[in-house]
Amino acid sequence: MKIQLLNQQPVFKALQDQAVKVPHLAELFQQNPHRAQQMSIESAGICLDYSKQRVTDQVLSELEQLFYQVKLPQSIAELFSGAVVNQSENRAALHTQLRLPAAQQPEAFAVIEQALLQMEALVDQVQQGVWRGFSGKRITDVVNLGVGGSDLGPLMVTQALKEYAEPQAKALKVHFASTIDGSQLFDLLDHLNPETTLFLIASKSFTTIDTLSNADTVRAWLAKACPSETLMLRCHFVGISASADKMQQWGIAPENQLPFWSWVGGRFSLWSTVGCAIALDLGMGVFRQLLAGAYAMDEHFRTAPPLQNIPVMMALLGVWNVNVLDIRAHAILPYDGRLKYFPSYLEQLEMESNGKSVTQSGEPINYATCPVLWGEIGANAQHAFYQLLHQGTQAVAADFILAANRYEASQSEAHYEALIAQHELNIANCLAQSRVLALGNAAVEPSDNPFRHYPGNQPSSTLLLDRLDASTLGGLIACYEHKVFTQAVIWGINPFDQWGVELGKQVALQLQAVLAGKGDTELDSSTLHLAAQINSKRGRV
Ligand SMILES: O=P(O)(O)OC[C@H]1O[C@H](O)[C@H](O)[C@@H](O)[C@@H]1O
Repeated sequence: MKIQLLNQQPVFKALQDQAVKVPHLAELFQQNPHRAQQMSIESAGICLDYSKQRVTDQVLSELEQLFYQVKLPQSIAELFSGAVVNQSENRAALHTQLRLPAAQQPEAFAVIEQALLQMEALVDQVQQGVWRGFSGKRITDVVNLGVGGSDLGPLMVTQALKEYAEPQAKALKVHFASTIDGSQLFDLLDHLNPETTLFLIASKSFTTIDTLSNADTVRAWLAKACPSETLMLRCHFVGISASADKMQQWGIAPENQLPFWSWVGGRFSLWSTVGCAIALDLGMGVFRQLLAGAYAMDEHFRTAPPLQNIPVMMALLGVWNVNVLDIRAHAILPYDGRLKYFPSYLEQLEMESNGKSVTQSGEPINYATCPVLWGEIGANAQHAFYQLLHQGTQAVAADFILAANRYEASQSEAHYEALIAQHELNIANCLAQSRVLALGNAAVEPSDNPFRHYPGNQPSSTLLLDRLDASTLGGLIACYEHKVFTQAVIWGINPFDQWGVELGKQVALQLQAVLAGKGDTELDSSTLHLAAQINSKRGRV
């Protein structure tokens, strides 16, 4: 199938013509005092305020036309229907099916609830102390071994929702180890007890060397303490994968295998049994609320008209920034310490999905796709990279993420009043920064001092949550997933494959052989020289 390119869409030229006509954000706000009321959308406890984006009514109407010209309604319907939307791998991408309430699941997807119930039973056994280590002691620590989509989602969610942990989950400590160099394990194994630690090996493919090398290290560590291999495998390892065969080969006991399916993309998998670490750390109830929050956003995405649709608007504004205003950098700025790992999660979701330069059907693209996306807790980043946002030469778009409510006043602890005051301070900083980015000096006063000149006109959106909880976090994640999909359709690319990461894996194998003195030496001189230097520094000439 020939994909129509974005710059061949009839409305694209009209959009480009608008670029020079849009006034500075300061002027846009002056022209229309109701801009913010008109440019905000609310659904499922999340409000998107996009009034600080450099758009006019004309631009919005053309972006709406673009939505229909690229046939997004059909694409969205296809995504939800299980059509093959990932053509290079000939697969559906049915992460939305995972959060459909059980009562609405068709028979063909009964496996989803079955897998969740299996996971729930396992979580229960561990949390209640029924599941025991090889010596009969109860499990105190769980380590999730995974990387990329098998790590970032659960890591981010557990960090974000710690305060909502159900009572039975509180006794358990959940850790994450992902790095191929074993650094995290090195620290963890130092203080963990092999008798009371359970390892989750999470890997969709169960072939990822990063995860399997961590699993092998742990296996060696446990084998030293545990008298029986069968006991060790039965009491200390759970496998989470779409490949039952590979789990079996590694030695995961059949009853310890949590399945998911090839039609769940790795970076969209936290809703599947990959969420086991979430359920262990926070409770199954919290995990189900996360699913429910995502489902509410799925419904909003599926049914709301484009200009009242939060993920669609985020996508259209992103395309406007990247392809018309030529803004190739996007900062994710949560004003909430609990969302520490949210930017890294989105780095994978957005850049691995849409960092592509060929269409779904393999033709080259001659326009920009995914911007460079990075981020940090906003208030901390103010003391780090905001200088560039305010006065650098690089145009940057930004998402500010903020929860209106934090630290419930009903809490009677003495320090809560002080914490509520801190939250107020945090809100003030968030609002101040998006205001200064948009308006520049016009936010306060003009200045002749070049060092105090703030040009402004850096576009941003603010995602305001009623409060950060399992439901709104589920919705927020789903929102970005759908934004990514919508943009992929507009750009004509496949957001569900990741061929770009394969070559590096292949070359790493070559390099392993070279380092061991076995490989052929037909390498570039830089790599060869580095390898020789490394071997020499390690006394392995
Ligand atoms: O879950 P796994 O199969 O172990 O994959 C883990 C990760 O590694 C791969 O290289 C991909 O780039 C990611 O999309 C994936 O999430």
